Amino acid sequence: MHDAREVVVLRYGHRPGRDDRMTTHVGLTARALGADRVIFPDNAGQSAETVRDITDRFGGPFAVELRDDQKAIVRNFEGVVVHLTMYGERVQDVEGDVRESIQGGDGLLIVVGGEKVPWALYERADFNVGVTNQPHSEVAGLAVFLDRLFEGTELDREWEDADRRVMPEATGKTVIDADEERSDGD
Ligand SMILES: C[S@@+](CC[C@H](N)C(=O)[O-])C[C@H]1O[C@@H](n2cnc3c(N)ncnc32)[C@H](O)[C@@H]1O
Repeated sequence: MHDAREVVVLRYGHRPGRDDRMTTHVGLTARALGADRVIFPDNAGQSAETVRDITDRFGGPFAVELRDDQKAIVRNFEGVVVHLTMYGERVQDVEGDVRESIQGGDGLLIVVGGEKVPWALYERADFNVGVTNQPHSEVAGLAVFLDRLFEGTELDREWEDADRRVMPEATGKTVIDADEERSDGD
């Protein structure tokens, strides 16, 4: 779909109960819009289960990991680190530099926060990127950033090993069972 190496999304911080839906939506958005993997804090097990379940049903490849060492993940990542923050440089000004920096490299880690993130993250990040410099949400910021990164090519992605597929249509809600689709093709 694109030339870049692995694109990983890190959800930095999670408050069980309060952040459950947001963390789940970070994972679903990462999957739907072309990332290869999401890393959740290890107290976000319910969100991980939901994203895995969607991947099982609607296809992949897409990996979900639970880790307790978020600081170390960022510190030790060998590729390029992008931190999405309303205080960052404008996405439209740096998207080309980010694409260039990951060509042939060790991949890209995109970090999104929930509550306050440590200052060390701003310092470690190769790019602090704002999707507008207005406060909004990690889900919206991630969606726009991924679409800019992939220049829209992620919208044409094919999904592997899906049990079901949604038929795009002007009106109606048709979901095709992959087994039926395969037997129709025989
Ligand atoms: C509730 S917001 C916290 C806002 C925070 N003061 C900040 O640094 O962006 C949670 C997360 O949403 C993301 N976010 C919010 N507004 C953003 C923006 N304009 N551009 C990029 N990311 C944004 C950031 O990843 C942030 O950590």
